[in-house]
Amino acid sequence: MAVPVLTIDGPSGAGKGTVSRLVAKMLGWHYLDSGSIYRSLALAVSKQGIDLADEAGIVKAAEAMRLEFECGEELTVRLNGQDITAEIPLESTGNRASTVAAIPEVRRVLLKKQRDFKQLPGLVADGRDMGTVVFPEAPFKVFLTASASERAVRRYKQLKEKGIDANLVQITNEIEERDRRDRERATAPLAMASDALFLDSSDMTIDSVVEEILNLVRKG
Ligand SMILES: Nc1ncnc2c1ncn2[C@@H]1O[C@H](COP(=O)(O)OP(=O)(O)O)[C@@H](O)[C@H]1O
Ligand SMILES: Nc1ccn([C@@H]2O[C@H](COP(=O)(O)OP(=O)(O)O)[C@@H](O)[C@H]2O)c(=O)n1
Repeated sequence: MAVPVLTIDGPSGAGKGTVSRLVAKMLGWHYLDSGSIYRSLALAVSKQGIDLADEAGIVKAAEAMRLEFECGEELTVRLNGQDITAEIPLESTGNRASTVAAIPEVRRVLLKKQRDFKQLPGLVADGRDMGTVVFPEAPFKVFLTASASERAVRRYKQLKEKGIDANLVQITNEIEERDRRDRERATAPLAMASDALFLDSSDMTIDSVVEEILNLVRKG
């Protein structure tokens, strides 16, 4: 039986993770947070003292990386046996993730790890290239975005709520820089799949975004 896949791609702070988790829960499907895989690699690289310019070293770390995800109240992530959950959401981790994610060989190594999540009864996959590269055959695709200023405010509030020190001007600059890097890289850049539904969530509530996406899946 074919496994249905719903892909949700878009820039940082658009609401992909929040909406994907809710939709996956409502559908009873699995959830792939592909960004956390790149974030984990960024942490592996810094923990092992590998220079961000050392592409061969980063590829080796990607090949050797042992990741475990545990879905409880919050997603727990273990990297080579060590709990790295608290370090995953840091903006510094996201920024480094976007640098290691631009290396084509890294993306090739991580492709299988991501495709392995495609299991019955279905998968909601969140990232940058879910609908274009990792699951191009997916029957349901969404490109979720919001204005850069709205995304920066959302991320600022989210970090504050987590008790992480944050500065709005710095976050705005970093989000713009990360978007640029993600859109301009040669391999699997952030781009909308031609068959995706475009949703701008700037003036939408989380519930209305979830509803639109569930409608797409229900229409079949
Ligand atoms: N439509 C929305 N309206 C207001 N806030 C939102 C909306 N969607 C998401 N958020 C909030 O924005 C923050 C970033 O969302 P997140 O799902 O982490 O984005 P992404 O995964 O795209 O980076 C979260 O705190 C989330 O609750
Ligand atoms: N499918 C994906 C997911 C993330 N990434 C990279 O990983 C970084 C962190 O992704 P994320 O989804 O956790 O970031 P946020 O949208 O939560 O800020 C992104 O800026 C991308 O560079 C990617 O290249 N491809």
